[in-house]
Amino acid sequence: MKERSMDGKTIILRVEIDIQQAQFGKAATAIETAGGDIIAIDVIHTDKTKTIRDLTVKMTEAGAADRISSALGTLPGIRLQHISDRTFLLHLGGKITVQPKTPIQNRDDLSRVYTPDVARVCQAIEQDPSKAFTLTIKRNTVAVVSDGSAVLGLGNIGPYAAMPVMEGKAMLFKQFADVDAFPICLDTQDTEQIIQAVKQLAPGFGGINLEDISAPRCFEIERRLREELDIPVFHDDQHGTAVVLFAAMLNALKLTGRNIAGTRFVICGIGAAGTACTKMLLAGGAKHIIGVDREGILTADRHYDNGMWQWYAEHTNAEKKAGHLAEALAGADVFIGVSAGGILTRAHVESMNAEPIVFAMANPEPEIRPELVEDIVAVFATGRSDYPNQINNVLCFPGIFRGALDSRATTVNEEMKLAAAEAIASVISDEERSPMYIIPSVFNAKVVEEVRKRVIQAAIDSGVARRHPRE
Ligand SMILES: NC(=O)C1=CN([C@@H]2O[C@H](COP(=O)(O)OP(=O)(O)OC[C@H]3O[C@@H](n4cnc5c(N)ncnc54)[C@H](O)[C@@H]3O)[C@@H](O)[C@H]2O)C=CC1
Ligand SMILES: CC(=O)C(=O)O
Ligand SMILES: [Mg+2]
Repeated sequence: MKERSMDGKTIILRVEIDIQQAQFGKAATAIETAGGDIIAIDVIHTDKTKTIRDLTVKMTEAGAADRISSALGTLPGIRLQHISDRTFLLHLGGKITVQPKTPIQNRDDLSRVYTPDVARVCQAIEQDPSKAFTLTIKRNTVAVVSDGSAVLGLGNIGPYAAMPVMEGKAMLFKQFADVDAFPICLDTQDTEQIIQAVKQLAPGFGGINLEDISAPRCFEIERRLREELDIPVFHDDQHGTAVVLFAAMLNALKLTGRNIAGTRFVICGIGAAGTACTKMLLAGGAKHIIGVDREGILTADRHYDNGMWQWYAEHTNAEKKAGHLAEALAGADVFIGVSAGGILTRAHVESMNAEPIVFAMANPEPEIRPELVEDIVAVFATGRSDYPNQINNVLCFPGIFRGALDSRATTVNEEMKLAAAEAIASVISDEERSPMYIIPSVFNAKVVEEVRKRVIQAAIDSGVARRHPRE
């Protein structure tokens, strides 16, 4: 755990040096020999006997944090008080806060924001509940709801451990789209209890982002909430992923001169993300899709207890291919991985058609590392930020919710998802498109604005908008 959180990152060492016994240079040499690069020094305290400094150290080699710690421990007069990972420091006390829009400076302000004057506003909403959108935070709020059952690639780590991801997501909502999102981690993994909890907290929210809830429960939870609530309910691991995948795929297909109907797709990992990616490709015109999970290729020749797999088998693999990943991939054009790290080999990719497209999207470890096949693939994408072509749902959810909130949409429908995918793909011009650039950066400001605009138009055209924003 320590290794995973610290290697290749920056740490801060608080070092106490006894002035009579040791010099700072000794500590610096020990750190550098152990694989650390000192990039900043802050003096925290100094007196006649000792000095305390914070050293910001970039680790240049795997395992450096442990080696630095042991090396400093052997130096007389030098004491390592503590070692902090900058990522952990950033999480101290959580990552978000709630702030009032106006200060309360006197009794008059107090009586307006709270009792007695607030009562008139309450009564106005009581008479016309739609006023909740204009007179409360509802117009701009999204609940990011998880039960901690399928967090990133970490699995079922529970609601407390899921909080940092949901807080991070709330930050992204705010920074990229000025949406006020709240992390809500529920201490239950019971489908019905989750549905009831989300329904009960919905009055304060304009939208619900379900996150990291494992399949197949996520399908039922989302279906029921979509039916029973009049605000958008969007399971981001399904639809956000599918939208961004589809955007990247549009550009990859253009680059390799393929049309979607004639392209042979293999999707590995038929869970939340894999199912939604498949549905989006089918809606976009794909005709040849084969799904593979742990038990092999999904085929209509078999019966599955998992209802979603049964649906999947009946709507894909028209040729009824059987076998495992190797059989599915022979003669395929595209591999899409939303399964687990390291399961794809170079031999698999060699068995695909010429100019294969490989999207290895499992987090944090992709199905195959790009360096193993970069000489034989036409286009490669992962879910990681340290390689080109990062397919991550952050390209979708801020803009799609911004558009849904601004148009006060009752739902996010297929038309809005397709509009979002086309918007993301369109940010890359014909001249810019290349194997290293099929999907824009999350920091490209055009993404949210373009997605918002097209999503609003799609909401209006498909009749789910309750408001037509002016601009
Ligand atoms: N890059 C991105 O934007 C996103 C990436 N992901 C990643 O995709 C992966 C799946 O996420 P979810 O669909 O939410 O999880 P999930 O748990 O709903 O589905 C994963 C599926 O993969 C299957 N699987 C696992 N190991 C396999 C193997 N060796 N061979 C074949 N199938 C295998 C599982 O049986 C399961 O059906 C995770 O690593 C997640 O981090 C998920 C959402 C977005
Ligand atoms: C990116 C994301 O939502 C996931 O890996 O679960
Ligand atoms: Mg997720």
